[in-house]
Amino acid sequence: MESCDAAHPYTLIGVLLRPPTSAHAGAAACRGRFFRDYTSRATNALLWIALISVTSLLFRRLARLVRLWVQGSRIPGPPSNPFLARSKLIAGCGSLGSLTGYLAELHETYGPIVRLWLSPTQLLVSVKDTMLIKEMLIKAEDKLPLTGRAFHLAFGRSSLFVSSFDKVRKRRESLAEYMNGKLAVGANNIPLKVVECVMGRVDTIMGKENKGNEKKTRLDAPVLLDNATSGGLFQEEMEEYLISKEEPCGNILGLMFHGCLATASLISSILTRLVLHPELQEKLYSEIIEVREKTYKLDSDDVQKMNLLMATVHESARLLPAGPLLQRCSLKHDICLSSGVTAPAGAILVVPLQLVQMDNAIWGKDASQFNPCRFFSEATNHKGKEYEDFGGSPFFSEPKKKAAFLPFGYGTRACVGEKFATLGIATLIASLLQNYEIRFQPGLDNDPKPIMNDCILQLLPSPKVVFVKRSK
Ligand code: HEM
Repeated sequence: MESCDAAHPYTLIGVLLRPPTSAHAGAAACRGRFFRDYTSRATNALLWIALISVTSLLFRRLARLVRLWVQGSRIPGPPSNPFLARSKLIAGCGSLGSLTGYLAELHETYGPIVRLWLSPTQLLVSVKDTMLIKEMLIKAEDKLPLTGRAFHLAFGRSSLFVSSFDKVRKRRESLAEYMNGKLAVGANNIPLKVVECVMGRVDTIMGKENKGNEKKTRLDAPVLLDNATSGGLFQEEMEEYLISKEEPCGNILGLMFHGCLATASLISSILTRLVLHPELQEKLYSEIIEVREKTYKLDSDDVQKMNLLMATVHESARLLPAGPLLQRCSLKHDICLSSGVTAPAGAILVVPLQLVQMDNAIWGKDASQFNPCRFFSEATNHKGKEYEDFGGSPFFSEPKKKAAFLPFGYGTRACVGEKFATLGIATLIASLLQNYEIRFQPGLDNDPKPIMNDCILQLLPSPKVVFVKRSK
């Protein structure tokens, strides 16, 4: 009897091509055995391939992790075991009130760059030196992957807020071009529409309130933006730009979420500072009237001539940045800084904004005080100079201060809406101050503190302010 193993070629093709012969009584059984054998060998081969791939993936991950541990341990920081990191972090933040408080203490002890383990796989590197900050913010182009995923989950696909710089670059460029070009030049429409809308709302509320005999109106500062955003002013303009392209939902929601919250928080902070400093309000009023006497309609060119107003906006942004940290990461490459420290790929790089923007060594003893005049250097007589003359950024002559002023970030992932937001906010405040005095509603807690709320730093409790119509 012919053995089926010996007679037939041991390949699937061979078996399939082999013509059936009646001489082979056990052919069918033989074929069945062959197929079983063949299937089990193929399955084994696939399992081996899967095992080798998974093992090599795990080895690669492990190697990356070991590299992170080794390189992380070379960066100055508290002696800590990555596996005990979380409990140490919680204890540190708890005893010092916040992560910023904890980082302040670590920088004090370990210098301008410190590392902190958040978990065995998450290394945080905080940079406080202004020159190193600039270098880091230019070199590290990506953001923490979580940001991209969180945005993706909440708002759908977006090309504006993803972690990889390669993916965000094109959209950033076109948005910046649009916002600083068409949107800024074509019309001062948006800030002006917002102003008109807000003034209308203030007047409506005043109308209701004044049915009695009081010439005042009360307003929560954040309410100011409600009309502007719910009326869809900003939305309309952006939709026109984005709707025809891909990802309108993710991009528009992302912009609304970030842009509106950050803008509302800054407006609220400026109003709070103004009520706390009535003498500043009067100076601003004089500045506004001086410019308004020469112009028919207030636009962003006029607003840029109001140096004290622009300084007030910037000083408020300095004392209350949108968030406590600027955050970066380099997904693929290590970041070598000129100080000799190397931040490994995947590490979370942060700038503790409140520490840098309120550092006594940079800003002087009054660093935590509200003083818009600090924006006019002693050498510069700010009269006669315009905001634009300073390159659109605050009026610092000292490079250290310039580098330490980061409310809109810096470098490759800096805020695209900086100019748009600052001019819009300044126009709004100018129109409000021209028509109203802003005062605290008497009898309330008038000592708000910066607190994280809705992913953004805000002065809380939000003060109740009263708008008192100026007699013309
Ligand atoms: C007062 C208002 C605003 C503040 C304080 C603010 C602040 C910031 C900050 C701190 C960042 C991160 C920058 C960095 O990591 O270096 C940022 C990013 C960004 N901002 Fe703003 N922003 C404001 C308004 C706006 C507005 C109105 C828009 C656009 C409509 C806008 C668009 C963006 C975009 C697209 C990014 C992401 C950039 C990226 O990830 O590549 N922002 N903003």
